[in-house]
Formats: sequence, structure tokens, C-alpha cells
Amino acid sequence: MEQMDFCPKLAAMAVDYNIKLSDKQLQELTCFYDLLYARIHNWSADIMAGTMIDCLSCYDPNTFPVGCRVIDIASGPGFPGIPLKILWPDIKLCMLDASEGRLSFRQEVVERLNLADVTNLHCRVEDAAILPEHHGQYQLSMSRGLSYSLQRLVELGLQFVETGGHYIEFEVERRHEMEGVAEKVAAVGGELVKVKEQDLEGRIFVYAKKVREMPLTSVTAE
Ligand SMILES: C[S@@+](CC[C@H](N)C(=O)[O-])C[C@H]1O[C@@H](n2cnc3c(N)ncnc32)[C@H](O)[C@@H]1O
Repeated sequence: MEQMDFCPKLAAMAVDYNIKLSDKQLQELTCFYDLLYARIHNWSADIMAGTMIDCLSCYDPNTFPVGCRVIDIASGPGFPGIPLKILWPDIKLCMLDASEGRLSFRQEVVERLNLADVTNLHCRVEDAAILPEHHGQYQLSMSRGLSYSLQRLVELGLQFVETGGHYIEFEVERRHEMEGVAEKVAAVGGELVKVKEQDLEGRIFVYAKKVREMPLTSVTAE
């Protein structure tokens, strides 16, 4: 029953949040939901439609150049990377997570949906950030649900992008973290571009641009 509800709920929410989804994209997002439901957790259609809309809401034309190289850090089962890839099939997407189980699930989704230009990485973000094949190799990085401080997240995210590239943090209801956010971003080589709030999931999107290269500090506990 939940599964049958998903597609119409997502379609209605997309209209509410001004996100245009084609029938094909709705089908693909529904297929992703079906796989999540069967393999990961039987999340309700309401919760999952909200999660998909949350992921898609980070889109900003100034940070997503056509065909851009994107890395989703700590992607888990594929959020926000897979919904964004479905909405913008031209992006070249890498999804990274420290959990191996999540990698095989994401791979299954990629194969079922026949998604091109997607790579999957089983690695800790701190390790990948200093590898030459990932450091500075993307135009856009993002993370949703990784539980580090905002400054540490921006620091890590900016390691992956070239100068002029962007990092998007999916911040949620940590108002204290938003104090002095521009200074926190500047301290790790970035410039705060904008902050966007959305009622759904208490979301605050933080957009940071990389303006200079900074070495990654070796914080191990926060
Ligand atoms: C709360 S989940 C969020 C997953 C997904 N981004 C989402 O929005 O549903 C946090 C994820 O971070 C991953 N993770 C935690 N520490 C990590 C690290 N140091 N490097 C890479 N992934 C990490 C976990 O394996 C988990 O999949």
C-alpha cells in the first residue's frame, strides 16, 4: 500500500516545491523508492517523498554547471546523489561512503536504473579527500546527514573541489552552528555564497565556494 502511494505523493510535493519532474523521472524515483523499501527499510511513502524533495531542493543553477563532476560525500543509500542524477542525468556523479553494504545497494540502483557516468567508492571521506584522484577533482561536492561540525564539513567538502567549485552542506536545525557561518567557511578556504532555508525537514542549505587551497587538518574527534 505504502509503495502504491509513493508516486502520487512525490508528484504532489514536487508541484508544491516547484520542482519539475517528467513521467520518466517520477518512474525512476519510484523505482529507487521500491528498492529502498525492499532492501534497506520500509520507510513510509510520506517520509521518502519528503527525502527525495529535500535532496532535489539543493539544486542551484550557479553551482551545477552542465555536465559537472559531482561528489556526494557519505551518500549512504544514495542521498542526495541518486535523486539528483535522476533529475540532472548529465552530471558525472561519484558517491562515497565508509559503509560497504551501502555501496552494493547503490550499485544495484545504478544498474537497475541504467544510470551512466556514476562511480561508487567505499572509503572514509578523510582518506578520499587527500587522494590525488579525488582531491580537487570535482566542481561540486555535497553531504547530507554526516554528523561533523559545520566547519569540519565545509573543510572536508572543499577538499574535493577545484578552486571556484562549490560545496553544499545539508544542515539541519543546528542553529548554533549557523552563528558566524561566513567566518567558519572563510577559515577553511571558502566563501559563503548563500544560505537557503526550507520548511521541509527543517533544512538549511549552506553554499560555500572554494577560493583558496588549504591543507586538511587532522581532526580525529569532535
Ligand atoms: C545519517 S547517514 C546519511 C546518509 C545519506 N547521506 C542520507 O542523507 O540519508 C550517514 C552516513 O555517513 C557515513 N559515514 C559516517 N562517517 C563517515 C566517514 N568518515 N566517511 C565516509 N562516510 C561516513 C555512514 O556510513 C552513513 O552512511
